Amino acid sequence: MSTEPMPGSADVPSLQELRSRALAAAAPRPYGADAAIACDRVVKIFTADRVEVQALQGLDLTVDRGDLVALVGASGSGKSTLLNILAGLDAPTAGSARVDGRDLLAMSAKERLRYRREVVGFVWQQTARNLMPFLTAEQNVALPMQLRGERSTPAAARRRRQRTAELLEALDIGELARRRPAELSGGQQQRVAIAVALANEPAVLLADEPTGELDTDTAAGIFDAFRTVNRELATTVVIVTHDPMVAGEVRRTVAIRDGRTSSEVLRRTRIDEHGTETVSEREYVMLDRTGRVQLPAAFLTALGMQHRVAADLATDHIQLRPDDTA
Ligand SMILES: Nc1ncnc2c1ncn2[C@@H]1O[C@H](COP(=O)(O)OP(=O)(O)OP(=O)(O)O)[C@@H](O)[C@H]1O
Repeated sequence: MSTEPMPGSADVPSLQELRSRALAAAAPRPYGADAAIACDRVVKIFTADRVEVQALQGLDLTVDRGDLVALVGASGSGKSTLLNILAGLDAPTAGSARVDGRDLLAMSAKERLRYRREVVGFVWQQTARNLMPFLTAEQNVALPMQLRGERSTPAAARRRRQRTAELLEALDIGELARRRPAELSGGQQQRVAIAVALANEPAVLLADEPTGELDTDTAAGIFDAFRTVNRELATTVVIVTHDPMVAGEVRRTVAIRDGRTSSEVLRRTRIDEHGTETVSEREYVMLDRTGRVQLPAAFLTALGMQHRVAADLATDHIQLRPDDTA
């Protein structure tokens, strides 16, 4: 007698189940489905005094989970607009933006609030804006966990105290736990702000000019803190900055120009067999999903390229030359 289970029994999926599994596997996955951040042709239009400003003009950006990325660009290029969208503080006019798999265009007001509390952490430039002045450092860090709506059981309170202590320790300010913001330096306040932003274990930590109000040495310490958080807590970190020092501090620097990502610099560290470390840097221009690239202005000026260029396909590269019919 056969011991094979019958089709449709508990061990063997039915034909219907097999069909829906196959359909699910074959279904197109949303763009950047596995990425921490996936922006696809994001547009943001502001209207002020009946004048429209296109702050983002079809911006593409993918950030992998666990990455540490700096966003740079001239004033007015759209960096803060992008960060506000990623933070769930503002909604895009068009395009698609996903953070940790959540569609930022499709969230209700309630989901958006929850998203801001649980999925993203935010550090602002103004040190005072990040913290409640009348609470101590540890009370500030515990606050987002309390607001999350957890029941106030002794076990929950213990967990909160433990996470607060771990975060303050990881950020090197364990001994300052009982101080209020006014009793802390600007750099120490930003460290507390990072701990606050991380309290609910966000998938992504966003920071807008977090060192803008700090001197160079203190700023270097804060970048170190972001690196530590990225490395030890595996948090994805995106920092908007004007600070030229940052490019030398992070693996990936993305430049935004006129509301679009225009180029990026990747840094790689290699250690040879003698233990000698070398850092190589390469600049890339962005290629969008329709095949458009934005060439660096300096390259175009150097070769006097305007309006159109001659493009030829070689075996392993594409050649672009000035228009020779002009
Ligand atoms: N709420 C708003 N209403 C109208 N226009 C706005 C608004 N916010 C930003 N803009 C405009 O959108 C464009 C992009 O601004 P954004 O603040 O994103 O630039 P940025 O790169 O962050 O600049 P900065 O480095 O100076 O902070 C600018 O032209 C700005 O004037």
